[in-house]
Amino acid sequence: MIRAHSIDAVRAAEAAAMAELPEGTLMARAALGLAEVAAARLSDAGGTTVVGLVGGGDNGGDTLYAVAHLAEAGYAAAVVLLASSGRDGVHPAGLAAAEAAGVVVHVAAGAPRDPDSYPDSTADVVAEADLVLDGIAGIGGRPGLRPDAARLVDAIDDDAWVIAVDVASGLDPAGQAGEDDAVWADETVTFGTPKPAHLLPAGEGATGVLTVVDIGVPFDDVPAAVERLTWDDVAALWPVPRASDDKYSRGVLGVVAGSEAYPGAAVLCTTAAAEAGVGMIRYVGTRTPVGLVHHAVPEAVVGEGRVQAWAVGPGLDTETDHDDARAQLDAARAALASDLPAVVDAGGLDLVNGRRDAPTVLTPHAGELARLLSRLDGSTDRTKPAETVAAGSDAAERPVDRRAVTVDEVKADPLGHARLLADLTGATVLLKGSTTLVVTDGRAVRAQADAPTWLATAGAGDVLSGVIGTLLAAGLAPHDAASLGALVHGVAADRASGGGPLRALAVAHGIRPAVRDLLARGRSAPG
Ligand SMILES: NC(=O)C1=CN([C@@H]2O[C@H](COP(=O)(O)OP(=O)(O)OC[C@H]3O[C@@H](n4cnc5c(N)ncnc54)[C@H](OP(=O)(O)O)[C@@H]3O)[C@@H](O)[C@H]2O)[C@@H](O)CC1
Ligand SMILES: Nc1ncnc2c1ncn2[C@@H]1O[C@H](COP(=O)(O)OP(=O)(O)O)[C@@H](O)[C@H]1O
Ligand SMILES: [K+]
Repeated sequence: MIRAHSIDAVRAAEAAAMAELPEGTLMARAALGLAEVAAARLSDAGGTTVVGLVGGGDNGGDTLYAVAHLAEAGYAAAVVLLASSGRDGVHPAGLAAAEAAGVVVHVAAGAPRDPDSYPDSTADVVAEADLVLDGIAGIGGRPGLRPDAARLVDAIDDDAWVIAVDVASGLDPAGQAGEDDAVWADETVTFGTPKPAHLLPAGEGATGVLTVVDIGVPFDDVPAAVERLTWDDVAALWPVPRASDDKYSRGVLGVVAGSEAYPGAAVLCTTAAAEAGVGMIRYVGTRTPVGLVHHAVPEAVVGEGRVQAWAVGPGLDTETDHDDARAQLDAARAALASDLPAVVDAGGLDLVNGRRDAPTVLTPHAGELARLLSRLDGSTDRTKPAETVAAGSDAAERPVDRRAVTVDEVKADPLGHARLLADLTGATVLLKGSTTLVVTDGRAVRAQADAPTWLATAGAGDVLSGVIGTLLAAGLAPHDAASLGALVHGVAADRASGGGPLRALAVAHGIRPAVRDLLARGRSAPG
């Protein structure tokens, strides 16, 4: 498991460690680790020139010392001090070490906030670098880049290797605010532990490859803010049948999915459950999907009966008034009203009206989350004044405080909105995307990024429901079922894609070999 810690927790742990150590020890360790990574990258690429961008905080201090090490190792080394920091505004001992090592020091001229006032040539210095160290800001950074920093970042050559020191500058270190205006790093070298921005959707793209340097600050006993399951976690969590098991004890999954309008969803969901090794599937649907499921998943039993968990909603048509479909919708509502674990997706989300007492995983994409929050009145945003809009024909008499949540708002703050739905429903919320978030009240958020972008294809979500349903039926808690399901779904997709196009059915068929190999990996892992 990869664990990231909140900025407050990092500062507290570092302060506690510093209290026991001579001043500057942690920065010296950070800078040495950073310089070693940078030297390895330069050597791999045959590069000779390194430039550090230096801001006024300790992140700039790390960078000054690291560039000093690289100059001592024989690289052509320079630093550009930001106009807003200047010679007097950067880490003094770091600057002295850099100068003593022969680093060429440039100070960017001009007013920090006025791009028209930049007459100097420091951008040309940056453009010459084979490797750039971004030491503008780290965990003390605010989202976005000031113009004096943005100008230098824009000058970086496309072929240069960009290492963000600790956190890519311009990111919100806590990973909440967006990343439009950040350094887009090839690699981030962070110290002690990952930070939330490294794992969350708002920061992950700008972070690049993440390398963690040990600076001797222990984090094992510090509660994480964000977690990510890795391949090595699968064997410990995946339900493997024991000799005493039978198909019932392993877990029967009831699937209420597919419709005359969207029959394929039933095939994808049940196929995924069968591939994930469910004990048994009971399928509830209308004529066309029943025929398809019979054909594609002969293992499935059609009709209601005892189950250990439900998968409700993929391809479910909640608008229809066809008799057959009404019976299916009744089964879906009964499943949601039951005290059994359930994963609820797509059409099933339209049937969610609040809290369920049983273990529940809701799996919306951004659009479904916006719709659900608007309907459940989570739209009364706690941070903004609610707009008063008309409610029905007698609106003039009955104004209500209601503001629809938009998809753009969800995309701008996916974690905040997923948390809001988890608060409103008490459920585990899995928000789909290139980084999939799993939010459960009282647990560290899990952020899984295992899938290729090819997975953004119709039906992929139906497959995910089948996997998560299988894990719930086997008795996993919602937080683990959702995050483990997302991991295995992503790995299956990655293997089925092999770098090329993907269809959802291939992802479903990729689950069995993916789980087999992940379990084998666990058996061969040391310890
Ligand atoms: N704690 C420890 O023990 C250890 C800490 N370590 C290191 O210290 C780092 C934290 O250092 P920190 O607290 O000094 O803050 P830091 O990240 O340099 O940011 C402040 C500077 O950024 C600037 N700035 C901010 N936003 C900006 C923007 N949008 N655009 C442009 N500039 C912006 C801001 O400028 P200002 O706005 O104040 O003028 C100020 O100059 C941490 O990430 C790690 O690298 C390691 O040495 C290991 C031991
Ligand atoms: N850009 C992306 N990169 C990787 N995976 C993605 C991306 N966009 C979406 N996904 C994944 O693809 C799946 C799409 O599911 P969903 O939107 O429910 O599709 P459908 O409803 O058609 O089944 C989810 O697992 C989601 O996490
Ligand atoms: K940085």
